[in-house]
Amino acid sequence: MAPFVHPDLQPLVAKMTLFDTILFYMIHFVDKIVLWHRLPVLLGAIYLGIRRRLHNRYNLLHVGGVSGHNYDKQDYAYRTPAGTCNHPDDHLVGSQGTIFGRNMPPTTLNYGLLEPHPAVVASKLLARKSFIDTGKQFNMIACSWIQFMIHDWIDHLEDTEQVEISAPDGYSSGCPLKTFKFFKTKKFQTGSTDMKDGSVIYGNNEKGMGRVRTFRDGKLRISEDGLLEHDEKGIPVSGDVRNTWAGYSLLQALFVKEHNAVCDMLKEHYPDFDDEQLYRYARLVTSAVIAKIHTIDWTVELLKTDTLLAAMRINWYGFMGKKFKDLFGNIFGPELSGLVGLKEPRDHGVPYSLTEEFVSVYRMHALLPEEMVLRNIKPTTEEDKCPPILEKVPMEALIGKQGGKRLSKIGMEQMLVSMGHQSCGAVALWNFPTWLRNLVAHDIDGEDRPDPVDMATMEVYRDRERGVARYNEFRRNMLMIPISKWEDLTDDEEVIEGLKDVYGDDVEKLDLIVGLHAEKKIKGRLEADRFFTTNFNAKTYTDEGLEWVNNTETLKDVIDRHFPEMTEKWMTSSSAFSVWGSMPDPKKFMPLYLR
Ligand code: HEM
Repeated sequence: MAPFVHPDLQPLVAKMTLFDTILFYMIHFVDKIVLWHRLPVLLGAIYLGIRRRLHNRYNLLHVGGVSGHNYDKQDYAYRTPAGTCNHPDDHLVGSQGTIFGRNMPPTTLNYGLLEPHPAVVASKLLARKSFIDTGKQFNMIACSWIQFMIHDWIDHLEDTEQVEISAPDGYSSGCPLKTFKFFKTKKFQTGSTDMKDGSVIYGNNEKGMGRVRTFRDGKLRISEDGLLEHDEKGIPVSGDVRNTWAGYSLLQALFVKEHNAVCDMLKEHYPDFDDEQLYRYARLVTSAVIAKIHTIDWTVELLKTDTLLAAMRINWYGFMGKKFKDLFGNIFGPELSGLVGLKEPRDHGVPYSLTEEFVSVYRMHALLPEEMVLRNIKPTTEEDKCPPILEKVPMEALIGKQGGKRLSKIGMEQMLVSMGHQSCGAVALWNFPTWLRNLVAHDIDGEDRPDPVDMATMEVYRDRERGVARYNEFRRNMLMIPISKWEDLTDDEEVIEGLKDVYGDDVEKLDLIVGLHAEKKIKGRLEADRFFTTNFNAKTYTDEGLEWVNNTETLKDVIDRHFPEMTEKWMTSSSAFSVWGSMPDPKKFMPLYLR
């Protein structure tokens, strides 16, 4: 008789406590017989809760040391430039320049860096054949949003040594660049793994912060047309200026507006605050608004199931929900009252950092299309919520410096509405943007690099170079049942054929990025941050600031604040992250936990 626990998972289970072993049996049973997302909401949420507990205990590995010191929290009641002074006892935890953690040990497989050749994987499995979109579910605002978040959270540092990758014989026709060079990832690198602190608009250090501030009334620099200012070299004045495009700069500008609006509100209520106080409180409030939108709006739209809706709301508000939390605060701890407002940050015994594996699963460049569809927002009929198409602009024209110029001609409102109405790409095989395979990337100052790169090939190489587990090893380490044949991954014949062509029958060889793009999709960490836990209170945020965060639930709320008529006129969907012209989510009368 086959053992109950999959043999590959037995060594991991052997390390667990008795209680955790019992919990593991429960989720393993669900994994074996039924997919968790088909469970009723409450059971699904319990399944996810168990997984969260087990992953917190067994999948957070600390890499390197954090050698910061203790400090007086009263002296740092605000977010510092480099994200220091966030952990209550160690001033360096979660700051710029700390080492990436891991969710699992580096790969133990002995495949070579070029096995199979990354250019072959890219050409045969990733390269876009024709654009696959996400239907009505996710729009170009959602696509730009995740780039905006990624630039807030992570940043790998580079070595000074270069790698050169050349397409092997016979494949050069599938590769726009026959050969290209890029810098290796720094070995014992101190990549930056910031907290969710809004550094994408505020900057990561004193110099960057000084660049974006006006030093008047706490405000950040923004031009008259509502878009980012540019310096004499044409580089945007913002927190992170690398690999920007018009959609991403637009979100930076929207949240600069939000920051400045918070400053106005605070100044009205607290007229004695000086520039520095206004800036610090407004940064706290704006960063919390961004984190909240990411948790209960973007992620919910991405995953689009009742169970995930419940789970993400439980993360922020707790099982008892928003009304209860608004009335009583966080009195019952994380499960019942949510992670936000906890008495102490929780890092599960491991200093907070983002992980190498986290970076890898966010390799979602397939969200980017080949062209942006610009809409005419001066329509003829009042009722028409879907503005007519004006022009299709290739994405190349919207990236970097030329993209900044193009955006100022288009204007913020037209771009926002157009992005709202356009579906973004699906995370699927054969959907990697063609233009990203011959890309002039930017250096840290936003300047063009001398050598163009093939991003699809490079992404395969990067995961291997950083020792990230391949797909099946990743599954095992995440306590998931590994695949033993391609049919376990997908029932799409074409995909199976493509995988066999590149990897033969060796499912262990499958690269993580390819596996994640190929697998069947289901249909549709805040708690370590003291500004979302111990210090999520009126003393740190001000009464009015906390009220602002509590009253902002979605990106639509932010858009409505800055463009009062826009969504009324142009949006029928329930979320600003779905295609705006789509029908709103149907009203469900059954309470969420009973679905
Ligand atoms: C115009 C749009 C974009 C451009 C030009 C761009 C370009 C780049 C470049 C040049 C890199 C560095 C590659 C390396 O050296 O390894 C990178 C990394 C990355 N990008 Fe994008 N990207 C864009 C949009 C996006 C979007 C929409 C996502 C969605 C999730 C995304 C996710 C990532 C991730 C996860 C990394 C790895 C970061 C790291 O290794 O530290 N990017 N991108």
